[in-house]
Amino acid sequence: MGSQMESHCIDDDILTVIWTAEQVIQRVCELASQINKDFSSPGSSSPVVVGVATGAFLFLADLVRNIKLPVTVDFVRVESYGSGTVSNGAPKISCDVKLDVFGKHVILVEDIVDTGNTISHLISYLESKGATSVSVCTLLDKPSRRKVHFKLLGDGKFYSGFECPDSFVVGYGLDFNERYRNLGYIGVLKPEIYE
Ligand SMILES: O=P(O)(O)OC[C@H]1O[C@H](OP(=O)(O)OP(=O)(O)O)[C@H](O)[C@@H]1O
Ligand code: HPA
Repeated sequence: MGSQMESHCIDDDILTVIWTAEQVIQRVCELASQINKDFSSPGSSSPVVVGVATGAFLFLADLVRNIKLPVTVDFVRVESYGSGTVSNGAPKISCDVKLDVFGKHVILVEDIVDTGNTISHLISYLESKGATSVSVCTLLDKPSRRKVHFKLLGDGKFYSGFECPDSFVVGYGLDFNERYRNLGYIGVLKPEIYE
């Protein structure tokens, strides 16, 4: 490897681990079990699971691996944080769902609901596309920072893995400046990384 390449270990940039990889996966399995129960009534159509890229990619993968229903899987991409730690309040759908959600029960899968801007925008968008219900399954919920109080569509449910403290967290899909998504655990960065 060339000497100019950055080659430090990303774990060295973490100040505190909030949830270990084991705690995360255990909670993901619990959420999947709840979804299995809630969507398994006879005659009801299986949901479309839509991950919000990029942050939800690991959570979505682990979640659907533990869902035992014949779900379909898709992604949507929304951006509002750019390269910083503050939402610009105007989420933009930069990559649409491929599957037709008309008349379907949709489960939106998020890594985090923070101000609520992204999820609120997506619920309205899926409603405009004719979804029957929209549930939200987020690994982290940061209610202390909520600005938009969103309403789920139809008989949609809200699933949340952990309540997140009011800190900017990274890992398990969550990034700072596109990095740290590949950590298996969730933690807080050392201040010198983002200051
Ligand atoms: O509730 P909010 O304040 O809207 O914040 C939550 C959103 O912010 C992050 O996405 P980001 O726009 O950073 O894109 P990313 O998923 O590619 O990291 C995160 O993945 C959520 O989608
Ligand atoms: O705490 C966070 N970390 C990473 N991305 C985020 N997007 C909203 N909140 C966060």
